[in-house]
Amino acid sequence: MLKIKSTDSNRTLLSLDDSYLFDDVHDWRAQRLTEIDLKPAKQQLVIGEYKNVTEGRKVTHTLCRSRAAIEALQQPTHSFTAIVNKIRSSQWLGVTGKPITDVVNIGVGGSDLGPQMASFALKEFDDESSSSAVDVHFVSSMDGGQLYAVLPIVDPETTLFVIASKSFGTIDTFANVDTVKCWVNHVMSESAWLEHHVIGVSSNKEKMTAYGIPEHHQLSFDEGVGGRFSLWSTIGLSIAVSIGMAPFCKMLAGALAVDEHFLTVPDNDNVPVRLALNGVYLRQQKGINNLAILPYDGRLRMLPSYLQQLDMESNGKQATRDNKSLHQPTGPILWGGFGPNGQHAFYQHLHQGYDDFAADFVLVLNRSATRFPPQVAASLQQQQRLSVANCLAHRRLLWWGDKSVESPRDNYPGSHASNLLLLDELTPESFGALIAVYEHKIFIQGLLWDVNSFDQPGVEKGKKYALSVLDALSDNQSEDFDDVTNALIDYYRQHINRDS
Ligand SMILES: O=P(O)(O)OC[C@H]1O[C@](O)(CO)[C@@H](O)[C@@H]1O
Repeated sequence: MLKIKSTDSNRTLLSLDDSYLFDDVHDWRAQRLTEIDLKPAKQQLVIGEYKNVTEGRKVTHTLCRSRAAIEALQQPTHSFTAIVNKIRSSQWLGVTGKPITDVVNIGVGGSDLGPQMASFALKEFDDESSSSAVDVHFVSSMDGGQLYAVLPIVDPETTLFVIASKSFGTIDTFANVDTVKCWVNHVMSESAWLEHHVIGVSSNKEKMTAYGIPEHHQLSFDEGVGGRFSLWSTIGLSIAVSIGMAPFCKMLAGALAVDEHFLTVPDNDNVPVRLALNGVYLRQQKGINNLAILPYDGRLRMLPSYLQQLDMESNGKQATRDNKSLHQPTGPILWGGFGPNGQHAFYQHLHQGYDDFAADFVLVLNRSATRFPPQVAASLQQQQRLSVANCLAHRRLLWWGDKSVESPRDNYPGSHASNLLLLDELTPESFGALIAVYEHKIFIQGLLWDVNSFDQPGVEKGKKYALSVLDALSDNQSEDFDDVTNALIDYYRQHINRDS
């Protein structure tokens, strides 16, 4: 098994078992490694010098978790740290003088998925020495469906809104903010709300200022930090409010351990490089176009959605870095779900359906549960063992299959390749390592496929299309789309008129 160690001890943070792959993978990997020198690009990425060619800037998310960055965050006077501590210690007061009890993070994509996943996964590590009475909520969807659920359970006088948006211009986010403004306006003026109940997090300071967010409530971050790589930056505010600064810094340290491993360990034993090569091999050599992410720990239940953005927005492309057409497939379709629940839902298809897939199992071996009385902790540990057994059993059946009974109904074809990512324990540090491993895996795959993993032109194109349909819906504009869309716009107009 390949291993990644902690930066400050010999503790293993993450191990990789990739034995369940086809035999020719060894030669194929070795051959690929002779064809490409990954070292310069790896070095550039870790020191924040790698170029995002289409957007004309450097890629800098690794700098958010450098030793210097972590040390700076450990100072109570650091602006991010000071804000986190003020909220967690009930010293941030709302306009009527009451302490803040709820924080609502309004953001979408990278400004939502990473913070939400980490806050949920690490909740039990909430730092006791700086404990918090604050509840953190997440609102992302443009339809207001999540806001609809959150507003009734929070109080405008004691709620702080974090407007998290790298661009500070995403329509989804500001649609939610507009509704919040209507919701608070019977209690306070807009300027009082902005002064006492809002923090802006963005790489665009000018836009935060223009929006009316006071300078001292703005948290900025570098433009070179891509949205899907931004949980390490000030976008991680809601994570730090949920768990406290010490665990937040541990999460960064786990990612730093991966950066060091990535740079120093030879490619063949390098966990992100190995995962990247395995993935390219499965996609190109075996024609497998999808990867199931199957975490066997409920705390990691958001991992598949998070990795969907990280991987598919990075490598779902058909153009090379210098804008030539690619004639080979790139990143796979990612999907998945919490493994133990998936066993009672979609695993039937995995075991006996026709379709090919590869899988990443993510398994946590121990659960200390020290915050519970010993009997409860022991019972939780037993549950973890049950989960380990199920993960290993299903992975084995998916690979080896079972044809021992001669009946089509009892035929389990097997040959479904998988990686197993093992965490000895889920901690902020091992969690940070897990996420950074996937970041670097995707980076290496981008190099091997020759795509720019740091832009998302397809997403931008979709946004433009949506704006013109929005105009047509709102302004009764003349119809100039295709027949189907025109008819649906018409249908919408008729129904919205009748209802209003
Ligand atoms: O943080 P922002 O600028 O609001 O963007 C949100 C998300 O939108 C995207 O640009 C895609 O629409 C993602 O890359 C990004 O994480």
